[in-house]
Amino acid sequence: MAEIILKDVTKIYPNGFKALEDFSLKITDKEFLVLVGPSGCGKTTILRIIAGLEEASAGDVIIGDRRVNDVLPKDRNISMVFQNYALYPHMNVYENMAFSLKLRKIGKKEIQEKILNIAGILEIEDILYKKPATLSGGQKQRAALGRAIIREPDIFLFDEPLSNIDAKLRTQMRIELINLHKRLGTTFIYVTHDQTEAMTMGERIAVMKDGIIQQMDTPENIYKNPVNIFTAGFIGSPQMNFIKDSDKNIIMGVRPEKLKISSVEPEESSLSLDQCYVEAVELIGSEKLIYFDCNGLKLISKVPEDIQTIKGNSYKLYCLKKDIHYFDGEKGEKLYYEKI
Ligand SMILES: Nc1ncnc2c1ncn2[C@@H]1O[C@H](COP(=O)(O)OP(=O)(O)OP(=O)(O)O)[C@@H](O)[C@H]1O
Repeated sequence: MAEIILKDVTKIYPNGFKALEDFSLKITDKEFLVLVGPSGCGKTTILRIIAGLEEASAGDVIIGDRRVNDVLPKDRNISMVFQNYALYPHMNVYENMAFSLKLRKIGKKEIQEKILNIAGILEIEDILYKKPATLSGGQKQRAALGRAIIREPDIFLFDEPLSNIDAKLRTQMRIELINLHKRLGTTFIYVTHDQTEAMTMGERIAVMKDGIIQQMDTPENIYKNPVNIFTAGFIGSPQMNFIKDSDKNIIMGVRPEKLKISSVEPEESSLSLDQCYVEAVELIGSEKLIYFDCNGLKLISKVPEDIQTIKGNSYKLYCLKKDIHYFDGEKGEKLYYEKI
């Protein structure tokens, strides 16, 4: 059982910087949770506290049914995969994978069986006898995963493990990690600042800012129902459009795919903008991004690829009332219909 609970955790670094204050988080056993947020918001600090590499200044860290604040990292049964892979450079991949098992005095034959089994899963049989320096980014990543898996931990912690590999391989590795999670049936906590990674991988996402969780929910719920302007702007690519209504002191948010182009305004529309000039058009496969300038307000519309617009021409944009998110003009919190 690898449920993880952080309860009122505060982290003050030796230089006095408070990275977390009264931070609480519950991660369900076998869950795939993604912690996402901008650089410096405290994601790595949380992973390191769970792993035992940093000590919580206050609060409880509970794994399963025991408080582990005073348990050494090696006794927490956690594997961590880092951005820089952290493979031992003087050992080949086989030796890297065997290392933790040798420490546990597991026999040579059993070690070999385990390594070959995992090498098969990760398709790294052909690089087992190579040193890390001779491997590509993707191969190093797999080797690091192999080393993490072989320990059969209750919990995997991933700290931006895909940020050093190219876009195509990253997409493939995302799928492999999702499948690995299903196959292993262990708890995964995955840190990233990349919202696409968070959206595609997490069963739940915790969106963080300045050491505080802004929203924690399924990717779909966060996308459809962001609780504040930060989450609305952080999750979704391209970003949600924001339109300020100074009279009412509100900000309206419209997802690019909900901002339509039309010559006639439909009856149910509640927001329409005239004289929006096309500044640029970007084809992204079956869809297009159209960048508009509406009297200084920059807006992006995502439309099917066959919609024709001409750069420099002006169009009318509209959005249905049901597709508008309303936020408080100052605090940025979501406003519900009744309050407007
Ligand atoms: N050892 C340290 N001493 C002092 N401050 C630190 C230390 N480690 C991290 N911090 C600070 O704590 C805050 C959170 O850092 P952390 O590395 O957890 O953020 P992060 O969200 O993982 O960022 P990134 O995505 O850039 O890795 C940052 O402001 C950082 O500068």
